[in-house]
Amino acid sequence: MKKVVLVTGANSGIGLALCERLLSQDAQVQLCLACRNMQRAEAARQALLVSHPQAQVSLLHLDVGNMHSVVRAAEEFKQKYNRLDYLYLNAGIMPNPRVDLKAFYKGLFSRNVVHMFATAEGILTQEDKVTPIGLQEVFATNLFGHFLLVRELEPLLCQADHNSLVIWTSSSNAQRTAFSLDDIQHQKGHEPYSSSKYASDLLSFALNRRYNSRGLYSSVICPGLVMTNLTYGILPSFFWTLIMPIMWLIRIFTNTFTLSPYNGAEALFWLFMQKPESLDPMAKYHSLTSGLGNNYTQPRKSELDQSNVTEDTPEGEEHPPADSENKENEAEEVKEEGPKEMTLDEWKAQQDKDRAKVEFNIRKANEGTDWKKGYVLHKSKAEDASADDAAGDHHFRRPANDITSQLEINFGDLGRPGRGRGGPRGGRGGRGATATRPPRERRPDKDTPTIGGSHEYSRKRHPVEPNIPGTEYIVTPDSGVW
Ligand SMILES: NC(=O)C1=CN([C@@H]2O[C@H](COP(=O)(O)OP(=O)(O)OC[C@H]3O[C@@H](n4cnc5c(N)ncnc54)[C@H](OP(=O)(O)O)[C@@H]3O)[C@@H](O)[C@H]2O)C=CC1
Ligand SMILES: CC(C)CCC[C@@H](C)[C@H]1CC[C@H]2C3=C(CC[C@]12C)[C@@]1(C)CCC(=O)C[C@@H]1CC3
Repeated sequence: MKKVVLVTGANSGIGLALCERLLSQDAQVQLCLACRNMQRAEAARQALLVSHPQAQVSLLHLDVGNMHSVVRAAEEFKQKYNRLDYLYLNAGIMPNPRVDLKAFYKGLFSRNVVHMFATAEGILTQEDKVTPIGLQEVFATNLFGHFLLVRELEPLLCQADHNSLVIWTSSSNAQRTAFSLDDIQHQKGHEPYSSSKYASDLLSFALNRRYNSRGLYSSVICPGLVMTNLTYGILPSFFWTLIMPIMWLIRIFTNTFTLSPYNGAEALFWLFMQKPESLDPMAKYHSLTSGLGNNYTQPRKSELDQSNVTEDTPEGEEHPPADSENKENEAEEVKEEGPKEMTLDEWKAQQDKDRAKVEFNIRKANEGTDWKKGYVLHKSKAEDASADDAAGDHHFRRPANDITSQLEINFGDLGRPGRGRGGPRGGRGGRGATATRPPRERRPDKDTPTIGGSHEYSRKRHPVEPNIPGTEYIVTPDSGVW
């Protein structure tokens, strides 16, 4: 069966490099480039066809920051394809970036210098703006549009006869400190990029909890520091030319300076060759390049999952590489001490206890009582159907004090006609029967220690004028502490 792959933001940088690599690996793959600018998309298609004249490459018009466009693109895609194996959520923006020179020089002479170069934590700010429907542009593009795309493509992603993988291009710049449920789209701060990437990490975990039982898996990757349009926008071009030799020098000391889009696409490419069900829902897969220029992929603990880490481990020293030369190998992960394993029943009990604390809802308007406190993200013409968010959906074992256990995302329901309650399209019962599916087995070396965080969550109202017909998704601050 030919694999169908959809890549957002495929016309340049890491997305385009990924497409090139996918075609080199599998000439049969059916590739769909989802881009906002069709001229640039066509240019990318032509470039791919030069090296792979027989390749099946189609274009899809998608402005991922525009919810109308997302719904339209998903409809068009569903008309054209009857399956989707890999959905790469790669499009991303970092508008008006600025390097805080003071913080940079301070960092330069601190013991966190390597960390600063690897993550840009605390030295990179952006100026965001508001979209016509009242969302913050960075969150709309990097997060909400992609989430909506997953939801709209659910019938293709959740099929009984094969598993599918959704892959988020996150960043080492995804920082927990930049994300707050008090200011969910990072309106007040100056690090919306970091915040949106952290939120995408969270959402990926939530998608795993919700969808693994239906054959949809979600992973997060981190491409390292790659020279693309996005990074070239950070400093004037003459400056980049000036510091390029230094960048290459730094690469000897930190394997996260992958620099070329080809190298940055390593983890995206590596995931294409893995079985989705073999991946760790809590890991972040990093593209890394050694000083000698060898690429490899390494799963690392996500920032979500290391709030109990007091000292930063130097980049690249935690895990042995899951070398992409050895395609049969599953990703190896850190053997951390102190994980708390529990049975499914114990875990559910823990969930019930935690559920009182947090409610972070993305749901349909009119569901529940507090809907006026929400953001309307999207409406579509679909009919109502009952929500299916039973705790039984969560089927893999998780550490007891995992922060994500305190995150409750109500996914609402698109209420597709002809579908059973939460089941796959066409009434195929297999994956819909979540309660009967056993907890996912962990490999003995897959444990990661975790601890919950807590942010005060205020009940603020963020009104917007949605003006999109059909079903509404609403994000509501419902209750409690997170
Ligand atoms: N470069 C780096 O060091 C790192 C990058 N990343 C992430 O990698 C991803 C790819 O970025 P990168 O290749 O570096 O940068 P590029 O700017 O080269 O690529 C970004 C792609 O996203 C597209 N895009 C942006 N906004 C939209 C939109 N609203 N709708 C559809 N497509 C859109 C761009 O299209 P267009 O050409 O029309 O602008 C472009 O194709 C991003 O998510 C970025 O955050 C993460 C960590 C590090
Ligand atoms: C002022 C100069 C002498 C040196 C500035 C260096 C910075 C421009 C870079 C240091 C760390 C880099 C980095 C990124 C961009 C460029 C740096 C800030 C990213 C933020 C690019 C996008 C990402 O998602 C992660 C990268 C982390 C590291």
